[in-house]
Amino acid sequence: MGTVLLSSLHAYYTSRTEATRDYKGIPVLAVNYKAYPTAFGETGLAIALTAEKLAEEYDGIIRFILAVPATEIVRISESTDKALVYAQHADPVEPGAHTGYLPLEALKEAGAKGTLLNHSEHRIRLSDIDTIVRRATQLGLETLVCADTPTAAAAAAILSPTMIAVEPPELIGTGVPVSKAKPEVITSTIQLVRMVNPDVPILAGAGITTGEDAATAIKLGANGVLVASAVMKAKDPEAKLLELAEALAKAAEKKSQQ
Ligand SMILES: O=C[C@H](O)COP(=O)(O)O
Repeated sequence: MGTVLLSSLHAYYTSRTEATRDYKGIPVLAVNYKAYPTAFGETGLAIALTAEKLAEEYDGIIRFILAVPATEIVRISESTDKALVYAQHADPVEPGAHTGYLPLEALKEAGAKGTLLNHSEHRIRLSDIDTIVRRATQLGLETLVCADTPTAAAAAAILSPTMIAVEPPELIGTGVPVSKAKPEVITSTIQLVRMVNPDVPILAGAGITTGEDAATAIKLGANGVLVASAVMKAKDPEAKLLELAEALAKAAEKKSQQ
C-alpha cells in the first residue's frame, strides 16, 4: 500500500476516533453479560460493583468494560464509573417511529458509554455497522465491533471503531480458549487488521476461561479479551474477575519490558 494512501487512512481514522477514549497500551477486560440469568437485577449489579472495585484498583493498568443487557444500563451505569458500561447492540435508527429498536441516543441517555456491535449472536450488516460507528463517534460513544474471522475483523477495522474483537463462533461458550485452540485466528487478525488500521485495539474472545488463557492472548499480540461465560457462570465471579485482571496486568507488563 502506498505511503500517501496509508497516511490518508491514518488521518481518516484519527478524525473518526477523536471523540473516543485512548486505549493505547492498556489491556482491556471486556465482560459480555449476554442474557445469562446472572445478567439481570441484583446479581448483574453485584458483578458490576465487583468490576468497579477492581477497575478502581487497576486504574491506568486495565480497562474494564461491561456489556450489559439494555434493561440493566440505567441501574448499572448509576453505580459504576471506572468500569465502562456498554450496550450489547444498537440499531442504525434515530429516535422516532421505530418500535422495539435501540437508537444510540437512547443508550447514551440511559448511561451507556459505548456499545458492542455485530456479536455472533446478534449479527448486523456491514453497512449498518458503518452507520452506527459513525453516528456513535459523533455522539461521543465507543464501539466494540465483533468479527468471526480475521478477514471480517479487517473489514470492520476499516470502519474505525473504538475496538475490534475476534471470536470464532464455534468456540464461544465452550470453555475451549481461542488463544490456545486457535492462536492463528488471533495472529492472523492482528496481521490483517494492522494492514488497514494501525491503531485500533484488538481483543480476543471465545472460550477464554482462565487467567492463563487471557495472558496467552496478550502474548500473541491481542490488546485484551472479551469474555462471557467464565464470569457470568462462575460460582465466584469476583474471584474470576480478579484472576483475569491479574493475569492481564502481568502479561501486559511482561510484554512492555520485551
Ligand atoms: O462476547 C463474548 C463471547 O461470545 C465469548 O463468550 P464465552 O467467553 O462464553 O466463550
